Amino acid sequence: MTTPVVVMGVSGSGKSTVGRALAQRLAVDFIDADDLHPPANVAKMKAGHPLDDTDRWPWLDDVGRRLAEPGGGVVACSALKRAYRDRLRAAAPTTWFLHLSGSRELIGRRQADRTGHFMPTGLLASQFDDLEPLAADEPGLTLDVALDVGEIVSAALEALLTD
Ligand SMILES: Nc1ncnc2c1ncn2[C@@H]1O[C@H](COP(=O)(O)OP(=O)(O)OP(=O)(O)O)[C@@H](O)[C@H]1O
Ligand SMILES: O=C(O)[C@H](O)[C@@H](O)[C@H](O)[C@H](O)CO
Repeated sequence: MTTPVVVMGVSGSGKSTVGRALAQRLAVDFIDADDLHPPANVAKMKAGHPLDDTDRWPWLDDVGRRLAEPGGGVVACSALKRAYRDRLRAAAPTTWFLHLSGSRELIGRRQADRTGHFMPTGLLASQFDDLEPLAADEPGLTLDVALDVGEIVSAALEALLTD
């Protein structure tokens, strides 16, 4: 299983939780793109300011380099805009995207309930503003975050292995 996988979506949609479980089932490496942000990006978000394209391009290029490494792997990365996903596909053309999609209300509740994360809940609106859902011509799958993590992982595996 060498197809690189990106689990995408707004902050709090479950990318890290689902991505880690999916990587385990596929027996591949898991990378959280949050850990690849330069310190300035994290400081900006912590201070309550959304990232813009200029902040994200170098970070996305770093994510793309990881995706292009042999052996595939699962990466949790917001990849909110089509142009960002195009950039990742330019680095790793066979990348398959799992979009975790859900209501602002449910994701906002989950984001508010978790502890120990740098992302302020006040930035969720800007994440939805930037979000461009996975388009029909983009290889991947969109699933509802209201499903259990296990159901999401099973459905993703089925689609990924038959795609
Ligand atoms: N399908 C699910 N059902 C119930 N709870 C979930 C589900 N997916 C994630 N969660 C919970 O929602 C919260 C947010 O999940 P997680 O931190 O994985 O999101 P994220 O997209 O990686 O966020 P960020 O991008 O901000 O790091 C966590 O507390 C997690 O346990
Ligand atoms: O593109 C972005 O704005 C960022 O990647 C954010 O989405 C956060 O890093 C992440 O979601 C942490 O909560």
